[in-house]
Amino acid sequence: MSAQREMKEKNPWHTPVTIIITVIGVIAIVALVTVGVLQNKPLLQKYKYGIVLDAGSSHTALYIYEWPAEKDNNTGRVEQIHSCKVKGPGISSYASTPLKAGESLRECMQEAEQRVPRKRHHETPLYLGATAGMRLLNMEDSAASNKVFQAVEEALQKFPFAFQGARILSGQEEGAFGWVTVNYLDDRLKQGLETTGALDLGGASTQISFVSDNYDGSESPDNSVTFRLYGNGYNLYTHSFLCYGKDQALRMTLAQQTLSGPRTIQDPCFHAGYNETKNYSVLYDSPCVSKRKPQSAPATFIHEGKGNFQQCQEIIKRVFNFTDCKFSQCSFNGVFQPLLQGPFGAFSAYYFVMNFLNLTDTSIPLETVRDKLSRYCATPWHQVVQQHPGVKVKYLAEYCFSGTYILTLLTEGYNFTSWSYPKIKFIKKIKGSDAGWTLGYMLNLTNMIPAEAPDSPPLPYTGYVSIVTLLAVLLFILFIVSLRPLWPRCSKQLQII
Ligand SMILES: Nc1ccn([C@@H]2O[C@H](COP(=O)(O)OP(=O)(O)OP(=O)(O)O)[C@@H](O)[C@H]2O)c(=O)n1
Ligand SMILES: [Ca+2]
Repeated sequence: MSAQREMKEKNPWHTPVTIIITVIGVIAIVALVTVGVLQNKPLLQKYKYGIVLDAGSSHTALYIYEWPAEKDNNTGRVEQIHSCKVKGPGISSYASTPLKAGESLRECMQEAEQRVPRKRHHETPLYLGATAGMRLLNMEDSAASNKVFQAVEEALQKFPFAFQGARILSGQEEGAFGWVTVNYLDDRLKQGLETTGALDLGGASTQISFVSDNYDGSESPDNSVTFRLYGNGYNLYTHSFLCYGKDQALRMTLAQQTLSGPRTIQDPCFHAGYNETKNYSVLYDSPCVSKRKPQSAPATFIHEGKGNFQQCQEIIKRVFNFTDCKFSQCSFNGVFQPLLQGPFGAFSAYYFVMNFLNLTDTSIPLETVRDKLSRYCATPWHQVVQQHPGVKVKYLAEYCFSGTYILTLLTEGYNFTSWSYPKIKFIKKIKGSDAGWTLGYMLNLTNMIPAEAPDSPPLPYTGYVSIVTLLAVLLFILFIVSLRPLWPRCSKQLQII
């Protein structure tokens, strides 16, 4: 007992001084780690916002994007948080009533006011980009197109956002920004991975954009767009075919069948039993077909369907020129196109149509796709209507044409083969954001993609915390070891017990 008491008295760990030193040491180390970790903790995220209005030929859509305020320069961080489809047609349809074009945007803009936090309103950039519908209106009647823009700008300025203007995108911009969007969302740009080509099918124009090893921009420089993104250089091939969006292509196909101004046409691209009286002046009211209007046509014609895929494809082919090409190789209409390369994402109407037709799976052999479409086109109209009660009749009537047009454009136009067709993915969204030109457009205008790879901290935050903790523990062990001179006595005393 007395030996035990003696040991307790002489044990250095039990002297008040060492206890105090140990406690202070432990407190100091805990404080060091806490301060270090808290000081370097990423700040509480604050978000910034951007709004883009896509004024397409068939409709306008509003997209709201969000990204962390501290990290504007990092890729993969901008996300679409909301989209709103404007009711009614595209702004180019308001050529004779421009004020209504502005009014039509109000509802979606009010939604945007609700979605973007109030204190961010004034610093949130708002862009409107118009595509092929306004390109055509501008060609047809530039005064009318200016009035539409004026009305739209006046309407948008009434909202509290930082309005950056409304303008027509060139076909090149539309194609290139669609490509940027797809590759940004897939995180391919920052990582320098092989890029995905972009196929966009609108109502009035269609775009193809991809990087090809055998295209450096020297042949047909008009099709070249160069980018330097995150330290990687890209030489992009892009082309926009005005009038080859699916609504204008349908007009051209109908024009092809009404050159002599008949009273009735039997259209293989529409289902048997479909029968509608249509107006010649409405059909030919577009620069894509206006020059071909038959001289002595009656006011109307009867549009009858006969549902034949093969024949439909034959008439569709006639709106393409496959013969003239002054380059080493062409897609169609004398437009240069290098060899197709890499995977492709096909969005907007490509997706709507192929999704409706249950043909988004591109592992289905092209032959089978043709057979399925052929059977669909041969389905009588009344049966099609019965089978799809929820679908708008106008859309429904056109899917046989649209599907046939898409296959023709891809295989005959762009030269996709049974080998390269499976490389296409029909997509609507990537990681929650719609595929389309709007995100790429905003990233470009806000300088959100740096030309060079951004500097990043040498360690991620978790790595930093682990190292600080490890160092602190090592310090503590060192401290214990530094008390070593006191150890022999201690162990001797332990032996006595
Ligand atoms: N569920 C849907 C939605 C749209 N469409 C059709 O898809 C086409 C193209 O739509 P979109 O990509 O939105 O074209 P826009 O952007 O309006 O046209 P553009 O890009 O040529 O200006 C239009 O014919 C539209 O009628 C469709 O078939 N099914
Ligand atoms: Ca579009």
